[in-house]
Amino acid sequence: MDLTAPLRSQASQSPSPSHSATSSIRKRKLLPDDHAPPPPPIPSSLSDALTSNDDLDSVSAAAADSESLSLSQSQSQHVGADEEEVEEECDGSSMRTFTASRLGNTKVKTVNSIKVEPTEVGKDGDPAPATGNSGLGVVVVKEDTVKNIFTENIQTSGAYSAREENLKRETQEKFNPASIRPGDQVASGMKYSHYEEAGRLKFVCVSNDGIDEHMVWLIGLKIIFGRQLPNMPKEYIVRLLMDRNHKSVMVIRRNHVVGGITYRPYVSQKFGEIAFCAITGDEQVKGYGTRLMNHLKQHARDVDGLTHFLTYADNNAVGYFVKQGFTKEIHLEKERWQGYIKDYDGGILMECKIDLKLPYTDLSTMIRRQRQVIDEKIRELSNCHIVYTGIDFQKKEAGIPKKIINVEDLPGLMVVKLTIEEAGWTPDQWGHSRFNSGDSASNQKSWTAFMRSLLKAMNDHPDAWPFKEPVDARDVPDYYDIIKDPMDLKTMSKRVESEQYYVTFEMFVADARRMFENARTYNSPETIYYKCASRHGALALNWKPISRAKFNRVSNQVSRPSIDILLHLELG
Ligand SMILES: CC(=O)SCCNC(=O)CCNC(=O)[C@H](O)C(C)(C)COP(=O)(O)OP(=O)(O)OC[C@H]1O[C@@H](n2cnc3c(N)ncnc32)[C@H](O)[C@@H]1OP(=O)(O)O
Repeated sequence: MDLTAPLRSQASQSPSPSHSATSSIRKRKLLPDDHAPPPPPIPSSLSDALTSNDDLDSVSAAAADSESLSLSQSQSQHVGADEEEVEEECDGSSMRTFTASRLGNTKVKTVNSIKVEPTEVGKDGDPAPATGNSGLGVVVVKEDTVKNIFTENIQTSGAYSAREENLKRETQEKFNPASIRPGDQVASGMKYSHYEEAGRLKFVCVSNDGIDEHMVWLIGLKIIFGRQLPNMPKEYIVRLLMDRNHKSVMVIRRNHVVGGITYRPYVSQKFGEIAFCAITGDEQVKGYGTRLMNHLKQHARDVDGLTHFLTYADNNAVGYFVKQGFTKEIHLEKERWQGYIKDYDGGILMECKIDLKLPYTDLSTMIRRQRQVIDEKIRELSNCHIVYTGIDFQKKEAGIPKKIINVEDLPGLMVVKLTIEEAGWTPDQWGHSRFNSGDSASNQKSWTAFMRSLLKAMNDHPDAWPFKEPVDARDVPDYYDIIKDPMDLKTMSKRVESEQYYVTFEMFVADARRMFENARTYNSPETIYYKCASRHGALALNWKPISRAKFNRVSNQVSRPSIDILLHLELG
């Protein structure tokens, strides 16, 4: 078989909407690989049938067309968009030879599409595992999981984990010793082959080993590559897919190929080259590509002994490869890969280091455990996970609660208080200038009197008139569209008289500032309102929180503290 890459053909393929690749094959060097295992024997009828792209097309097409190999319709599966291509490429003759000699009792039926059924059928009608597996991984996931990929678990585990978790949740993993062949590099305890129990989604890694089922899958993958990589000559795709130095990791749903990655492991160099990677058009961006790549990495590490992957990524697929851990920086020593891999024009060489330990096919469990550990640590260090019942009161006018609640009685606040006290703080230090601590009754009276005085002074100011009442929406219809947090002297007065609202001086100052700032936000500078706010607010806008000591000085020494005195205190 001639494996030399052809020059890129710009021929007849029409671009897929999801793939506008411009890559082209410039040259391809396939060095002799002394380490590659000898290919398994292949019956002459099949090897004859697989020497050209046309033959393969006819094999797949005839499989689609073969009425004689019928199967119950209920078990038939559609290939979707690939159907047309199959029909186009059908010539039938090679397939008859192929089916007669190779498929034996494999049953195939189509209704305008390829329908595939394995040689054995499970008790509930689901496909049973292939016993002639090449020793490569088969992992099965229940199909129902696919529709939930994006919808469940996102809150708790993050989107990536949710997708992985949902695919994995339904997996019925069982070790299938029959699938391991002598000589396979399977680490002890590794579960390399899993088979379907109730699920219908499986991940397999196969090569051109002459096994009927694998050949049908490879043909299915070839059709997907042909569609999704329209600038790749079909002959070239077929050659690599059928080259026995290449392997293909595939995702198979109900025995129908959803997508796959074809790669060549250079075992002696410990790296692999990804030649093709694609998911069928209507199943893209559902998480299959990621799961597939994770299976590939685990397989390549544990079975092939690889440490790196290289690939020429099409420009439009660079984002996908980046998300799979590929980088444009190549760290692998040149002598390990140069001359081994094919060069592609228009593609970007990318590298991925395969981690020695990561459980690639079970990343979601690892991420979940990491989250658990971090969560437990946070719980150890803080109480932020405790949710207290809310406060049972309704807001009244001016934001004054109907029911008076001591701040210390608020659920959860004692926890904060304890923490603060343990840290050496005293209640006096809560907030900057808390009014009602200590001998609260007399203090409160003083603070109320003080704020009342301030409000009186503000009301008496010649520029106070625009601020005495709330703005009437009937006079200024759009006022409350623009000003979301209105304030006025009357509302402030109510808050002062409630003796509950302003528990710190900062709160009082904040209301005063907001009142003036609102006026300057809504009105333009040339208006009287703006000017009043600027003149009247000049003091309030400069107010700063005062210390308790300053307040004591004011309230003890000055019977009627005025804004001027306060200002003087502040400036002093
Ligand atoms: C070496 C080569 O073969 S290069 C050519 C690669 N193949 C193609 O371009 C063929 C057309 N495209 C496809 O077949 C598929 O879209 C693939 C193989 C590229 C990706 O498979 P998907 O199943 O779609 O990927 P999956 O759903 O796992 O997406 C994984 C992430 O990659 C992103 N992604 C998928 N495709 C692309 C893309 N072409 N560009 C940028 N980001 C992408 C997804 O949005 C997703 O991101 P998220 O994890 O933040 O949500």
